[in-house]
Amino acid sequence: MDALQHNLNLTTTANDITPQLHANGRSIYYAAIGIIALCAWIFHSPKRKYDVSAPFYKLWQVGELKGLPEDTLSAKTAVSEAMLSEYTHLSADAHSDILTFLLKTKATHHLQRMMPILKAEFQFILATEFPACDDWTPFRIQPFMVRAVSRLSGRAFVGSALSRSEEWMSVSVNFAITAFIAVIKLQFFPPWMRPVAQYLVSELKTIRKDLAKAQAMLEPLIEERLNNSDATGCEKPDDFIQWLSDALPDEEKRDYFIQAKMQLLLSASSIHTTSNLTTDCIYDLAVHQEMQEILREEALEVFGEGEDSWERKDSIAKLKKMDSFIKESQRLSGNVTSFIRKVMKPIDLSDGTHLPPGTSLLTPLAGISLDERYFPDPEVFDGLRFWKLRQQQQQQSPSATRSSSPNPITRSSSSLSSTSSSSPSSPPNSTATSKHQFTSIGDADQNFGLGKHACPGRFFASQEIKVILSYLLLHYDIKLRAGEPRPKPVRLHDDQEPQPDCRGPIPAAEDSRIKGPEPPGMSGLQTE
Ligand code: HEM
Repeated sequence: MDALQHNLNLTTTANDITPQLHANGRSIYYAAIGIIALCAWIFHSPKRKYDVSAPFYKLWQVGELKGLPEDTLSAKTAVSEAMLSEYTHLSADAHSDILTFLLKTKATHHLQRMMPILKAEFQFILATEFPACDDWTPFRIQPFMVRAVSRLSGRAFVGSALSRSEEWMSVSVNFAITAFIAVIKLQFFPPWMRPVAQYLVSELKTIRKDLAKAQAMLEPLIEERLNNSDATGCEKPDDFIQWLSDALPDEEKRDYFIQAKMQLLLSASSIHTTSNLTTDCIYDLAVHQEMQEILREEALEVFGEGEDSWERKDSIAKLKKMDSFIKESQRLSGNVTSFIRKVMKPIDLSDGTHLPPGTSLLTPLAGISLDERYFPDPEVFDGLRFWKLRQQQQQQSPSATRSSSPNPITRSSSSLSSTSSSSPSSPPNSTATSKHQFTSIGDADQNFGLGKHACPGRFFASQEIKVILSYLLLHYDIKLRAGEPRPKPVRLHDDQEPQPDCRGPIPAAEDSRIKGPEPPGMSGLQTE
């Protein structure tokens, strides 16, 4: 009884003082940050300010750079430095090659098998998280897309046991956001202060907690799989947990932290990039109503013959107009920079430019995307721009196009080994067979980076976006609220994102919304 009373008293007292403690704690926290930042500023000598060992180049003539080995021009070091991985854990470290390898091989080859699964998962998401849309219905598309992409990606990476778990979704969606905020806060401090200043950045603690949560969720699943691995006739699951488990050496197979970290890095690389672009596509569809008809017709041709058509090997490849539309959306609203690299050994370019070790490089992607030498009428949104270029290419070299391999791996490696060309209006350095596609890469086609480190998840992203757009177009009409302009991307640091608050096609208000047309199973949407 005494003990109980003691507890009760403690609780009462704690409740009484908690707000005050929080208020005081917060003041102390901000005061401490303020004082440290002030000291940093005072002691940051002018000499140090000019001691910039890494002049910042922005260039896109990367033909000579993209093939250089990692020990001369490093992507890993550049990303690790930019993301302050030492503190944020945003780096796959020794496992980055395994991660990339598994995405290039297992995940990419898995695409066709994934089609009906992704479609079924998207139907489930719509059934549980989407408005009925019997008439034009306001809807906020951006948060929906984050959840939808997180679930679809989760289905492929961790399987259905976790992909529908709210806790898993929360950890996998928030990891990148928390890390991004941590980086911004840490950047207020000069590098020499960060070993101490890290304790003032609460997001770093959240990152550690999220890693621990992910580990706790994965551990029983992996343990069960490892225990069952010897059972005969037991088919292995087909997801990233399994691929990674198979690829890790024996001594790391029960290192659940590695699995947790790789999964959260995968989420950080894939969820926001893919959901942002899908949101941008929806905004562009809402503005360019005529494109909805064109793409719906194409989707009907490809998927209109029943459930089997979602399983056909060539279905996604047939969506050429949609492929062009997505690429055009990305050209005008996608990333603003690309090819982030750090010079590790001196590099001398053919024009005499000397790049000393320590130089940081990045390419100004937004500038390239608006360069009329490569994209005539660059300010104009032309959803069929790249489709027309593919048509031209087919007329010029039908045999090259016919022999074009549907295998994304073949396309990607051929494009990496191609030689440079710089004819205006066609991005240089893409092979005849791979040019002008959403997943193509070339000197003026850098939305997915370049060279050895070009995004290994782009084929997966392409499939996810096409499944989502096809399904929505086959079931909904999309428009913005009356008089509402296309929401402009929001600039964040070196990045840009679609406006989360836009009233767009699925999120809509008043007379704007998504409304489903009435072909078999169609209804309509509107952006709020
Ligand atoms: C529209 C969606 C996406 C965009 C715009 C995008 C963009 C990029 C870019 C620009 C890079 C840097 C390439 C370079 O430095 O040369 C990259 C790297 C990477 N991406 Fe993506 N990405 C997307 C989707 C995905 C998805 C879905 C995954 C996973 C399934 C993924 C996994 C990765 C990984 C692991 C890397 C690091 C590769 C390496 O360093 O070798 N990305 N991505």
